[in-house]
This record gives sequence, C-alpha cells and structure tokens, in this order.
Amino acid sequence: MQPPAIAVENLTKRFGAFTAVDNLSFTVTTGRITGFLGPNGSGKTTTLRMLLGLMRPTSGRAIIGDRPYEAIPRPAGVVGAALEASSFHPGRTGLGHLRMLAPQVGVGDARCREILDFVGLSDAVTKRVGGYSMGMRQRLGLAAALLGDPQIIILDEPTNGLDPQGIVWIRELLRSLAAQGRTVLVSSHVLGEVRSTVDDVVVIGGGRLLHASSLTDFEGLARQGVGVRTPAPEKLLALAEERRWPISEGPAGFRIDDVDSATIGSAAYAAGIELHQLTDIGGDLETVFLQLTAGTDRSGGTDRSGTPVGVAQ
Ligand SMILES: Nc1ncnc2c1ncn2[C@@H]1O[C@H](COP(=O)(O)OP(=O)(O)OP(=O)(O)O)[C@@H](O)[C@H]1O
Repeated sequence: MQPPAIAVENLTKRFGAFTAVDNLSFTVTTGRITGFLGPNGSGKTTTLRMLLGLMRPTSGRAIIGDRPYEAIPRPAGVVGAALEASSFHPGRTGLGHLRMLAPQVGVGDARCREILDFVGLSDAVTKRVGGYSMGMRQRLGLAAALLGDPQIIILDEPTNGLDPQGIVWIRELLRSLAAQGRTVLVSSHVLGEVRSTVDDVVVIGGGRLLHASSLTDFEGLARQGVGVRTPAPEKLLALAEERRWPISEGPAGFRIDDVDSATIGSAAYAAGIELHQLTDIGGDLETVFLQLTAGTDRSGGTDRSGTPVGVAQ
C-alpha cells in the first residue's frame, strides 16, 4: 500500500489556555479527495496552517509525503495550497500576482498564463485583483496553488462565497485533479458542498477528531436502523440470528439494520420477547453530520468515555 500523502499525528495547537486543535490524528490517502469537515471554529484552518508550516504546533506533527513541510526542498512542486482568497494585493493584476510567485515556485511567464487559462481567468489577466469578484479571487487562489504543478493540493473552504455555478466549477476541477492522480484535501463546514466530490471524510469538532472514513462508510452511519432495548438480550440475539438480521450492541441498547420496526416488533411478540423500546434511528446524512458535530464546544467532541465517535480509520 502507498504511504499516505498527508499524515497528521497527535497534532495540538494551543493559544494561551485555549486549545484550538486537540491531539488530532488522521491521514489523507494518495490519489483521493478527502473532505476536511467541521463547523466554524472547529480548527480546520489552524490544522491546515500547521500542515503548511505557517504555524508551529504546540505538540505533534504533520507530514506531507515523507517529511514536514519545512523540510521539503521545493515545496511548491510538491504541495499547493489556497488558504485565503482575500490575501491578494488589490493593485496587482492576476498575472502580476502569479508573476510575483513565479521565481520562488520556479516557473516562467508561460506557465503563469497557462494556469490562469486553466482556472478560467484568461479574460481577467490584466484586470486588477481589487476589481475581482469572490469567485475570481477563489480561481486566482487556485491558480497560485497549482502553479508549481503539485501532486498534493490543499484547499481551505474553496466554495466560500461562490454562487452555485462556481461551486459546480470547483467540484469539477477537484474531480479533474483527482483524475490526474493528484491528492486533494479540501475543507468545508458544509457537508453538502463536498459530498458529491470527496472519496473520504475527516470530521472534526472542537479541535478533535470525530470521524474519519471513506464517504461510503460515513454514509453508512445514516443507514436506517432500529434501536431496541430489551430485558432479554439473549433471546433477542437468538431471534436476530435466526432471522439473519444485522444486529449490533451499543451503550444505548441494540441496533438492528435494514429491518423495519414493525417487523421486529411482531417477531419479538411472536417469540415472547419483552421489548422496552423500539425506535427508528439514522436517516438523512446531513442530520447525522449535524448530530455528530452538535455541541462540539471546547470541552466536547468525544463521547463520555473520551472515544471519538465512529472513527473507522
Ligand atoms: N492566532 C490565534 N489566536 C487565538 N485564537 C485563534 C487563533 N487562530 C485561530 N484561533 C481560534 O481557534 C479556533 C479554531 O479556528 P480555525 O480558524 O482553525 O477554525 P475553522 O474550523 O477553520 O473555522 P472556519 O470554518 O470558521 O474557518 C477558533 O476558535 C479561533 O478563534
């Protein structure tokens, strides 16, 4: 198996007494698009800044390829990032902005023009950034990230402030980058904006890891199930085995998947099994995401035992 493109290992960032990123660990698989999800203030940007050597971690480390960002000899050729769309000099043109970056990236004028064309900004080459729309700024940020032709791309909320057309454009661009075998880590506080694009998800809240898995496994959390409580667990387990129901036990009782509550209730009644609770659970993935991240203040983010919820990586 290929080593991960990015490995975040026990990363922590404190600002005084405030812990913005709290012992965070996850990996980003080479050649896949990973959605880095969490509500506002959950620590996404802080994590990305540490990844990119822009901020020193309090403890832990972040590895890109096989080394920390600071140790990469020509970083722009390995990893490209767009963290903030607004940090351009308003008096510069789009081309001027890229020309300013070109020497440190190690590219010439032709590449600057080529990449502006690629992000759909060729008409705005000579227009000053001060007059750019939000969408144009996002495109210019992407152009800067892609200038050195990196294999790993890190984008912080690239859909922020974009209209629906712009969001579709970003999605298609990310897909085309992944189709070229590149690795993309893209942050968002809105699951819906990246859901149709990403292969994997990392969900954080309150600076802590809440969930990491493939999107498919994440969607599995929203599978319809029925919660069952009974004073006769052995009998229920025997019934589930006989009926071949997928059953699992958690702190809140049993969960049976892919069977409706009426079927379970009738079968339990016929088998003389006393039930104390029969509840429909799961459903819409957006709701699952909101439930997962709800109340993740600085003391939250994990269940009462301190275990991240649903970590599958
Ligand atoms: N330099 C700093 N000094 C003090 N606190 C900071 C600093 N940078 C970030 N924070 C705090 O750390 C927390 C995490 O911020 P961060 O920007 O990483 O979150 P985020 O998930 O990217 O949020 P958003 O989606 O709003 O961009 C926030 O409460 C923020 O106020």
